[in-house]
Amino acid sequence: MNHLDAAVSTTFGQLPALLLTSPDGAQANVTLYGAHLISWRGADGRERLFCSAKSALDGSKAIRGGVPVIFPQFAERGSGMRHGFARVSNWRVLDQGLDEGWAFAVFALAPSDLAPQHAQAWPHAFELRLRIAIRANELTMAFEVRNTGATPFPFAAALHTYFLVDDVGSVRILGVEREELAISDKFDRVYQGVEPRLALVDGGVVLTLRQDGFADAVVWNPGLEDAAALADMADEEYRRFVCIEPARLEGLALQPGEAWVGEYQVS
Ligand SMILES: O=P(O)(O)OC[C@H]1O[C@@H](O)[C@H](O)[C@@H](O)[C@@H]1O
Repeated sequence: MNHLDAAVSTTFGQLPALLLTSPDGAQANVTLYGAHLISWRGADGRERLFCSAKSALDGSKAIRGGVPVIFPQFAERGSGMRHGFARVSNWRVLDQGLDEGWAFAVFALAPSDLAPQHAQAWPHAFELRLRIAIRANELTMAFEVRNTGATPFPFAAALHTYFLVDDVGSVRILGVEREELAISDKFDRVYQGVEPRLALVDGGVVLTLRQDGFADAVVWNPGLEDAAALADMADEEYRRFVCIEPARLEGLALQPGEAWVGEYQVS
């Protein structure tokens, strides 16, 4: 396998995407809209990410599933658009290829890439970079926020990961609470200052989630009632995923010339 096969242009729905394939057979599909990882299969062939059958896939609305990139605002914690503009903007591919058996790609977003209304609503000079790499049954993501301007700005960031599960009612999440966490219905909780290593247990499958730079985590599932109210989710689909999101909900403003990096690893 050569470097050219490691990252191939494709589409997902109507969206341009990049398909990453590592020499050992792991695969990931990332749309340029949102630099959104929408599918990740390990070398074992198993899909790890949920994507709703009713998700918009034409750039009219954020994708419901995969790993939405949340920036510069988390949910409605601010006066800007819900969960920020990064997930609804078209990113550029900066780099792609193979690195010691890892298939990788780096995506970038700067103010000149934004729709005018987003650039006007958040008038800061910044550059975002998201590096996604896969090998064997492992995924790494590194999210960098750089202040390229002359004034500081505050921001929030998260990788809003929708993990595909057999049945949300039987999963256990370790590391966010004192006891293991089980979810039976609607659940939406923010954990500030979490352990850097969490685990998702889904029957016999255990995923280890490591985060560095992201101090917080959010666990979310809409439950039956809220899922039914979401136009881009089928009523029963809430059973097939749980969101565990490495997040930076608060923090010091980013100074001119400085960068913040959040790393995330799933294996
Ligand atoms: O529907 P959205 O904008 O993708 O948000 C989904 C959920 O995202 C989670 O991160 C929030 O904690 C929830 O409150 C929110 O409902």
